[in-house]
Amino acid sequence: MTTLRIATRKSPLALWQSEHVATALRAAHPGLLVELVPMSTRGDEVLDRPLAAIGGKGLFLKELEVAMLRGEADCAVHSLKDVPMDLEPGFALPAILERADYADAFISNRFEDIGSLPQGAVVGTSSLRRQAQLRALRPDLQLRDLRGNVNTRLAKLDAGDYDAIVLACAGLHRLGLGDRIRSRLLVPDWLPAPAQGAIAIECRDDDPAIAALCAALDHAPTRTCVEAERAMNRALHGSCHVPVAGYAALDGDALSLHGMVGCAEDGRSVRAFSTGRADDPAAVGRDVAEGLLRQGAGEFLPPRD
Ligand SMILES: NCc1[nH]cc(CCC(=O)O)c1CC(=O)O
Repeated sequence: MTTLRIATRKSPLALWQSEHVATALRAAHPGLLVELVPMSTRGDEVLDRPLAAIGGKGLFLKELEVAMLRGEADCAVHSLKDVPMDLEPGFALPAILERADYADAFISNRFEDIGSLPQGAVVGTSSLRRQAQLRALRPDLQLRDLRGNVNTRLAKLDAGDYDAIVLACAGLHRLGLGDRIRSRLLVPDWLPAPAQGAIAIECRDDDPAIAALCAALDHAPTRTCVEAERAMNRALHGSCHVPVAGYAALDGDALSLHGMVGCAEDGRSVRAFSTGRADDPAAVGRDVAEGLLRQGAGEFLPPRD
């Protein structure tokens, strides 16, 4: 291979993340040439409906995977929280980079935090997980859909369409927009999406040379945590259609995981917490999923077929 080609979406955040991976790969492998192959995905093109309504898993992945199958790219960079629990056959995640800020951000031009919003304030988010948590805290709020890339969403806030919006801190920091964060929404009161803040590299599972190059960027503690979060989500059959939240943390050999499943319509939710060993994150994830299901999470999950 002469040049490692990274397939990427074209949003400013996706390009930043892919550039970040390219820089890290060049640093890890002096002499390696790395270039980006920007492309558009269905998740980027359909902007008039909430993602949960478009359907299909991996809305942001498909076109990038096709490029890898056709040999037009060697790997792809994703926000891990947008990657389905089960990858398409033939693909692997050889690297999960160190997690950045895991938290969601409360953003407003007039108010400091959720508690300061006036009665009936309008908050923008299309995420069922964020809607469920907002409803639980403040049943009076009016929740409105908000799609588009990070800059588009901030522009809609600034245009006065919303009193506040919720976005991931990680994306804002990466785009140099950290000063827009009015407050961070923190565990255990507020939970992020499973794997929020973590970047993953995807490649074909039949090319060990490429996988080995990418694996130099893997961050083992982050992988352990997101494996627990994703194992919980998998056990719940979670996707962007379901308000599932989770956050795992490591303390030496001890791995802890908070999980939540809720209802975006009325804010009801169940929560579970468990700890286990860092060498078996999937067991901790399944344990929390079982705790959630015992408390009735099934009511909030779509019917299984
Ligand atoms: N769903 C879109 C998406 N996917 C990843 C991020 C932010 C970066 C990250 O969480 O790693 C965002 C934007 C947001 O939720 O505000």
